Amino acid sequence: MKCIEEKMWFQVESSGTAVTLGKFDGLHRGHQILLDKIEDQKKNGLDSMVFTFDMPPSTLITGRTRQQLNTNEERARRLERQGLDYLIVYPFNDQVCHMEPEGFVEQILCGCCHASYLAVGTDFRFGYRRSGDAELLLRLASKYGYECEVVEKAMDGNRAISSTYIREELAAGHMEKVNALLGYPFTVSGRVIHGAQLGRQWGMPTLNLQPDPYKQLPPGGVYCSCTIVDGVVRPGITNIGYKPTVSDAGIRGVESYLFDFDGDLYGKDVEVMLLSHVRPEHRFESVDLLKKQIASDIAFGKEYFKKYPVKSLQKCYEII
Ligand SMILES: Cc1cc2nc3c(=O)[nH]c(=O)nc-3n(C[C@H](O)[C@H](O)[C@H](O)COP(=O)(O)O)c2cc1C
Ligand SMILES: Nc1ncnc2c1ncn2[C@@H]1O[C@H](COP(=O)(O)OP(=O)(O)O)[C@@H](O)[C@H]1O
Repeated sequence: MKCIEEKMWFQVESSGTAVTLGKFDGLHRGHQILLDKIEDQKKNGLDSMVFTFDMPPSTLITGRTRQQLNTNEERARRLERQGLDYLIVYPFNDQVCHMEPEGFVEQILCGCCHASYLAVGTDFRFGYRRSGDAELLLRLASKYGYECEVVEKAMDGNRAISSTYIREELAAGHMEKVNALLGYPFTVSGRVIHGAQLGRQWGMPTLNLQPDPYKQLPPGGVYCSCTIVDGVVRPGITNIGYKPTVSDAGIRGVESYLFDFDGDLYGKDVEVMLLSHVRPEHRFESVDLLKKQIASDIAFGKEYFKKYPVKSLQKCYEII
């Protein structure tokens, strides 16, 4: 996958691209329909392209930074695994904000990206004051020589699947719902760092991650999880939180104990998939009580994986 970031003017090598545009936060089941459309255009000799901005447009306009379902790195990794040819992360500056919609189509989509095919959702907006929409893209198609498809939203019952909907479910800790809406397990990625080295002394070593500050996490607590280490999906149990029983540092971390695994993971990049909420994090009166509770969490987790074997998740990782 070629990634073109932060450049206002460029020329892709491809002579024709199939482009979908948007923020793609979460790369959920609705986004997947658009991605399938552009991948499908490979049969017509086009290269697939996702065109996105380097930050949520709402950030520049409102000055607020909202946490995201996936970090830009996570989004790029998933798109690359799906076989995308081009990822454009376009700068979202004042000049771009003030661009008239037709200028954007002519100069950027056609001029820089060589778009021959566009797929967008029904509510897609672009250009100055969001004045460009799907209808305009359809109207300009023959003038600029591209084909345009406007795709209906994927639904969950009578609610459209959206990043906002998934963020709400994530904030409530409904991992089964989140994962059903995403179409794959919600994943936190990061590099394994050193903790206080208490876990090993307790016979339960735990890998620690410091998640990206812009990554939205579910509520603190214990989750059945699978962790991808060197391409292998390993079942385990994860705590998200501050470890209030043993620490007053006030740093929120993600920490996983992998079942039936032994090995040195420090410095490795891993991905923790959160599958099911078990309980909230507590401050225990003693370390002994915490250890007893963790032993019972581990037993619960092992039972969970008897019901939901990891095999299906390995498959899911491979298609991510
Ligand atoms: C399944 C699981 C549940 C946990 N639950 C809690 C908890 O409720 N409260 C808490 O203070 N720490 C909790 N922890 C964090 C432990 O305090 C932590 O694993 C231990 O201090 C070892 O940390 P270390 O990796 O820094 O050595 C939990 C950890 C795991 C793996
Ligand atoms: N089953 C396992 N689950 C998680 N980490 C493991 C496991 N076996 C070995 N490890 C290794 O042990 C480290 C955790 O040991 P621990 O004593 O909890 O130290 P720390 O506090 O630095 O995380 C992990 O970072 C990893 O390298």
